[in-house]
This record gives sequence, structure tokens and C-alpha cells, in this order.
Amino acid sequence: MTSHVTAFGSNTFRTSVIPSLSHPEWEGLVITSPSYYDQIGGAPVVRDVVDAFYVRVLADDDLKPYFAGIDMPRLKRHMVVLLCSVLGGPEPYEGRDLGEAHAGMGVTSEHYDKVGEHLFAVLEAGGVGEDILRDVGLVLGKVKPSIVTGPSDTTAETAG
Ligand code: HEM
Repeated sequence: MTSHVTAFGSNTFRTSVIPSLSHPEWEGLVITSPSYYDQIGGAPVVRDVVDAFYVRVLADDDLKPYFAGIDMPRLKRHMVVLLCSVLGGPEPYEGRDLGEAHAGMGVTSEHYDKVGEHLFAVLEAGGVGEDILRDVGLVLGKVKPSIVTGPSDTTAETAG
């Protein structure tokens, strides 16, 4: 049996139709695309995604040590707001610059990629579409150099 009900609440954005613009003449001329943030169900869904994300991250023996002694409720709050704003939501991110927040942690490229995989896994489990996954992947690629400061054994491109 297939189900398209997301694991993170219902998605009602597609049901909002503006009656005066529903004439066939207007088809394809009116931009009705909601933000990714609205598409996935807004802040409540992002909160659920982030909760599930840190459950996975903390269950990963390679990643868990980074979070020892960290104020997780605060971290989750900052991550929720960051993800909301990346997805086009209204909340402005007020946490630290990502480079500054991760400075001195020695995050490796491999561990960064694992964190990215956990984020993808929860977004996929929540029924998030391909287009959003693709763009989140692009953002993760852009942010990586600010966060990764540790040694990596996958720097073969620069060899030779
Ligand atoms: C994948 C991209 C990542 C994003 C978007 C991200 C995002 C964030 C954000 C928004 C904060 C809070 C910043 C603040 O306190 O103002 C944070 C803190 C933190 N992140 Fe990340 N992070 C990422 C990757 C990682 C990785 C790969 C690790 C470790 C394996 C990591 C470990 C931590 C820890 C331990 C903190 C808490 C720092 C502290 O409070 O002193 N993060 N991250």
C-alpha cells in the first residue's frame, strides 16, 4: 500500500486556490508557488524534522562525542530557525555564524557528510520532494568549507 501522508503532519498549501484567478485563461500565467517552507508545512514540520535529525545524530557513535555537554535545546532552536530561513520561511536566523559556531571542533569531511546524510534521511522520511532535497544538498555543499576544519583522508583531487 502506498501512502503520501507525510510523517510530519499534514500539508494543506495546495488546497488554497484564489477563485478569481481560476479562469482557464490564467492557467500558467499566475505564479502560485509557495516557498519550500510553506510546501513542507512550516515551522511545526521543521521542528519535527530537527528533532528526528538530532535523535539520529546522537545515536551515531562517530558523531555523538561532538555533542557531549552541548545545550541541545538551544542548538535545536538555532537549527530550526536556520532551516526555516533556508527554506524561505519568515524567521530570521539569529544564531552564530556557522564558521564561528563550529570553530575548534575539528569536524572532519567524513563526519560532515554523515551529518548531511542524517538530515537527508529525515527529510526523505518526512516526504519532502526531490526539488527541496536537491536545493538542501546545494546549501550543504556551500556551507561545508565553513564547518569542516578537521583532517580528511578524501582530498585526492588536489594530489599530483
Ligand atoms: C551539516 C551542516 C550543519 C549545519 C547547518 C549546522 C548548524 C548548526 C547551528 C545552527 C548551530 C548553532 C549555532 C549557535 O550556537 O548559534 C550548530 C552548533 C553546533 N554544531 Fe552544527 N551544523 C552542521 C554540521 C555540524 C557537524 C558536521 C557537526 C559535528 C559532527 C556539528 C556539531 C555542532 C555542535 C557540537 C554545535 C554546538 C556548538 C556550541 O553550542 O558550542 N554541526 N550547528
